[in-house]
Amino acid sequence: MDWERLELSPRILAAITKANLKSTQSVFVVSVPELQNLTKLSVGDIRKMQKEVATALGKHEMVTALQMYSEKMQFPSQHQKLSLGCKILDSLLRGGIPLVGISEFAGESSAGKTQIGLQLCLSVQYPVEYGGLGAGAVYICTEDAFPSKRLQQLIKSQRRQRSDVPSDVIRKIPFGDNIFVEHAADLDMLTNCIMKKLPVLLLRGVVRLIVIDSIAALFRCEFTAKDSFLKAKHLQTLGAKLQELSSRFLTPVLCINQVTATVNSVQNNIGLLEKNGSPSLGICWSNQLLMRVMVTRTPHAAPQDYPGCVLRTMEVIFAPHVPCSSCYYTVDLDGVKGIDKESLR
Ligand SMILES: Nc1ncnc2c1ncn2[C@@H]1O[C@H](COP(=O)(O)OP(=O)(O)OP(=O)(O)O)[C@@H](O)[C@H]1O
Repeated sequence: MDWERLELSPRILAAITKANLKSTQSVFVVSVPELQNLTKLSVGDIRKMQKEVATALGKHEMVTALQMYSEKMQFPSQHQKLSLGCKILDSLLRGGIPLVGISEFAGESSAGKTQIGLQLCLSVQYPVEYGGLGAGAVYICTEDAFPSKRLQQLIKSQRRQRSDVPSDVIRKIPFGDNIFVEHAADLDMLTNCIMKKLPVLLLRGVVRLIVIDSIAALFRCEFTAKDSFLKAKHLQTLGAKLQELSSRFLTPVLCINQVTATVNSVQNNIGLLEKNGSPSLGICWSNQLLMRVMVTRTPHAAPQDYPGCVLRTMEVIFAPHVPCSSCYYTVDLDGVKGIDKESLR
């Protein structure tokens, strides 16, 4: 809170500035004699200062979840979501990806995680009325090279994929120019990118989506089992910074994660691995997430409307605004598409 917003006399405000008291909360942390010493004000003035700060802080009323839910207009950021660029997938996620927090898409190889990340990089560039945020994206690759050719394919097919958006709106968006690609080959590069480069781009307002593909790759090769404490510390630090950036700039963070095959005791006896595996990085990383979605390939072909495509499932494992639920989807030349349950009957 700013000192200027408090109803204090110019004499007291001048003394505060001279004493270099930056935070209003410091009047409760520093003792009265110390404050007197710093500001050269009387005890009466110090008490007045404390009373003003206490009154101003008390003005922040508690808000219940029900109020947030029912008074949509008053809490736009809690209700606004970033669309996945497909009505069926958006309806599974109650509108899309929440603006504040880390959302994870985890799944086996070829499940379509990168395709979802790329589609979101395009979707974020649409105006708000079409589910976007009117800004670009940062795509951080840790393992594979950025799939530029596939991105160009997706850009070319935006008119087909986004038939809900007028073609002159699509034509005006320079999709390829608004995606900032960063390659982080090791943990130091990833940390440097998150701590230093991302804040600069976000401050300029050119970016409203961060995609990390994938978060587990670097942790897998840099830490052995006996470094678990250090690994947890790094994960917490990165998670906390990403959350801070997300909430400060109302920017969704999408982390793509791999799965680790787990063996339970019964399956171990007969030598079988668990079917879909569990998301990598364990409980320490799971605690940093707002939402976790699992994507998997099924052995079945998609319905006739999607010739040659594989049927995939998208399942919400946890999220504050969505119950555990799932839907089918597929990936074709135009991008990621949810499949209407009716068409599977
Ligand atoms: N041009 C295309 N046309 C049709 N389908 C495509 C096209 N490009 C990619 N796909 C589909 O997307 C799948 C690859 O998806 P993606 O690269 O997102 O997997 P992933 O989950 O990120 O895997 P990994 O963890 O190995 O990176 C392919 O197997 C294919 O089914």
